[in-house]
Formats: sequence, structure tokens, C-alpha cells
Amino acid sequence: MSTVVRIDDVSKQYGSGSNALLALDHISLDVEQGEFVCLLGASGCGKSTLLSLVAGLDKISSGTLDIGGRHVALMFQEAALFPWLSVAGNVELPLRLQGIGRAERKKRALELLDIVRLNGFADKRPHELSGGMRQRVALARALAQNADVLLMDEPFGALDAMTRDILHDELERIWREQELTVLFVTHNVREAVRLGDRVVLLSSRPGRVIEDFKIGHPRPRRIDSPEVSGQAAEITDRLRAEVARHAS
Ligand SMILES: Nc1ncnc2c1ncn2[C@@H]1O[C@H](COP(=O)(O)OP(=O)(O)OP(=O)(O)O)[C@@H](O)[C@H]1O
Repeated sequence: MSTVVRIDDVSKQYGSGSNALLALDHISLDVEQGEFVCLLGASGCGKSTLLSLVAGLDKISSGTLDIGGRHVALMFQEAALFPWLSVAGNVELPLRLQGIGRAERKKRALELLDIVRLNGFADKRPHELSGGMRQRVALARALAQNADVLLMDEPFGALDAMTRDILHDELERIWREQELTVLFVTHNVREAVRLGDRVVLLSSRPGRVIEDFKIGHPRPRRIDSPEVSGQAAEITDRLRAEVARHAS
């Protein structure tokens, strides 16, 4: 296995002087090729900060962060589609930025829409889609970036439980088929156990890695299975203890 994301002793401080805020405190975390790693922690512990550092959207304050020049794609809770573009137009955008010609773009966009099971919706506008369908488009657009690493920040947080459940299955299938490496931020412990090879628990601010749970249950998992529920309960207890420690 090769390491795709190497985070070594990374700290992140926002601001300076009396306004300084330490968001991440000496975080070390390696993500291997093809791994699905979920990041879990109390609100404000620095999960999104860590993703934005891996994405290169912000600079680390100290330590080393190495993704070996690999390409990353980001996906957020809001699909953030361009409303004036069709579904296919939104998916084509990264392809256009890669300089891919019109005919090839159209073909590739249709293939990607097929992968996320949105064939037949290419000409629709984002407002004509449900929330779950919009996230499928966002996923297709992320895949269009041909990234090695998919960074997902609560991508299903705004969806109802049933839609989320279906998208878990879809994401798992796509992750396997496309041999992606995924770093997935969530507040939802069961979702983390449902999806992750590992669930990395961060402390309350400043974020530190307090535990790295290996999730060995066979896939595909059901979010309501006794195995997932049992391990989620164990992790929730650990998280609760951390939040209580921070509050006291
Ligand atoms: N650009 C910024 N400037 C200053 N402070 C910031 C900035 N971005 C985040 N922070 C602060 O850093 C801390 C970590 O924020 P971050 O959004 O990474 O946490 P999180 O774990 O993703 O939170 P949540 O679970 O609520 O989404 C918070 O206290 C936040 O207010």
C-alpha cells in the first residue's frame, strides 16, 4: 500500500496575537491508497480545517503535509451547482477547465451521470432536482476532476435518512469501482462506521487525533445492523467523554 496523504505533526493557527486561535494541534494522520477514512469530532474541532489544508485551500502553520502532487476534489454539504447551467453543463465544467474538447466533454459527462445513476437528467436544471439528486450531480462533477483523493465535508448532512442511505451504497460502489481514496468528514457516528475503513476521532478544539478506530465489518454494511450500531455506540461513548472533558 502506498501513502496518499501524509499529515505529520501539523498544527493550524488562525489569526495572531490576542486574536490567535489554535484550530489543529500537532495532528498526524496517514491515508493509504484506496482507503476510506472518516473524520469525526465535536463541532468546531477542526475537521473542515483539516480538509481545507489537504485541499491546499489554506496553509499549515507548522508540521508537514504531503499529498505527493496528487489531485484532490472537494464535495460539500451544499452541492453549489451553477443554476444557469444544465446538469450536464455543471459536470462538464471541470472537463472544460482541463481543456477537453466539446464532443469528448459531452460524452464523458454522460458517462459520469450514468455512474451516479442520473442518466436521463442531463438537460435538467439544478432546481428541477431533489437534494439527493443534486448531491449526485456534485459527486459526478467531483469525479470529473479526475482526482486521486476525494475530500467530502458532510456531503449527505442535509439529506433525509432514506436518501442518505441510498447514497451511502452509491458512494461505496463508486469508491470501489474508481479505486478512490476518500477523506470524509461527518458528525454522524453511524454514517462514519457504515462507510469507513477507519474512523479517526478528533478531540475538541484544538483538534488532535485521540483515537483511530479500524472498522473491520464486511461490506456492504447496513447502517442499522447490530455490528454498525454496536461499534457506533462505542465510538459515541468515547466522543461523549471527550466533549464532557472539554466542557468541564
Ligand atoms: N478562516 C478562519 N478564520 C478564523 N477561524 C477559523 C477559520 N476557519 C475556522 N476557524 C475556527 O477554527 C475552529 C475549527 O473550525 P472547523 O470549521 O475546522 O471545525 P469543524 O470541526 O469542521 O466544525 P463543525 O463540525 O461545526 O463543522 C473553529 O473554532 C472555527 O471558528
